[in-house]
Amino acid sequence: MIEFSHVTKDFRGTRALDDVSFTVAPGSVTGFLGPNGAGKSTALRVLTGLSRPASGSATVLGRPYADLGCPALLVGTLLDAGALHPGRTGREVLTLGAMTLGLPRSRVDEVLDLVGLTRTESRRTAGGYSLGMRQRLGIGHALLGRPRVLVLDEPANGLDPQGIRWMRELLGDLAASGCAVLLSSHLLHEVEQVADRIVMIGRGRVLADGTLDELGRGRSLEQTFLDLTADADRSAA
Ligand SMILES: Nc1ncnc2c1ncn2[C@@H]1O[C@H](COP(=O)(O)OP(=O)(O)OP(=O)(O)O)[C@@H](O)[C@H]1O
Repeated sequence: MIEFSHVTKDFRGTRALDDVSFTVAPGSVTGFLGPNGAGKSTALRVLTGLSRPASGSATVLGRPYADLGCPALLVGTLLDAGALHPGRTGREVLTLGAMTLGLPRSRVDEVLDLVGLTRTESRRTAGGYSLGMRQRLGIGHALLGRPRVLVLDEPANGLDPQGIRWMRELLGDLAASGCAVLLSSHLLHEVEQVADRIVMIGRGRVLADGTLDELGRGRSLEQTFLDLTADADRSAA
């Protein structure tokens, strides 16, 4: 379970998050949508303890991320697939992660199979990976500890059509097994396929929070997105 409660965050005069409150329940995929600069990454950074809110609180499984003890066993995160060490092989990245979490090395091969990286690919350095391969490796790293909560920032970027279908099925399976998934993305069609709830933000404020049916009322997710963000821009003008 993820809970944002009245979170506000400023950067030198810019209000990046403005009284943001929403929850993500176990067994669900929540799509976290908003235009460029809306505050999605900032919210995910606050959630994972990388950034401190000016006020309000963000908790995972009832506690701030930093108080979780060994958070990566409970919360899988992929915030920047480009942040992988370019000189390490995919296998080394996962092995180091597994060792840090006290997991058996056999978990590395399980995760490679789960994310569809071959043994040959796993022996290449991550610096030579395509964006899609980096995303798969980053998702694998997030899943090492079999977390109950998954926080993914733009995980579908760079994935080919097979990769996108794979991710859709993976997230659906994880939610079906009780995982709470928060997924930020600009790929509205994909989010429409995989998410059962949507939280939309614009200019740091929650614009909508509900199921696709509740938000759309017959409109596509894209049209709902365009309508709500245009309304937010008009109110701010
Ligand atoms: N480190 C920072 N210093 C100053 N301003 C920042 C910083 N990080 C984010 N911001 C500002 O906060 C606001 C929200 O940015 P954020 O990156 O969270 O948006 P986003 O919804 O993730 O955007 P995108 O879809 O483009 O990734 C923007 O106005 C951005 O310029």
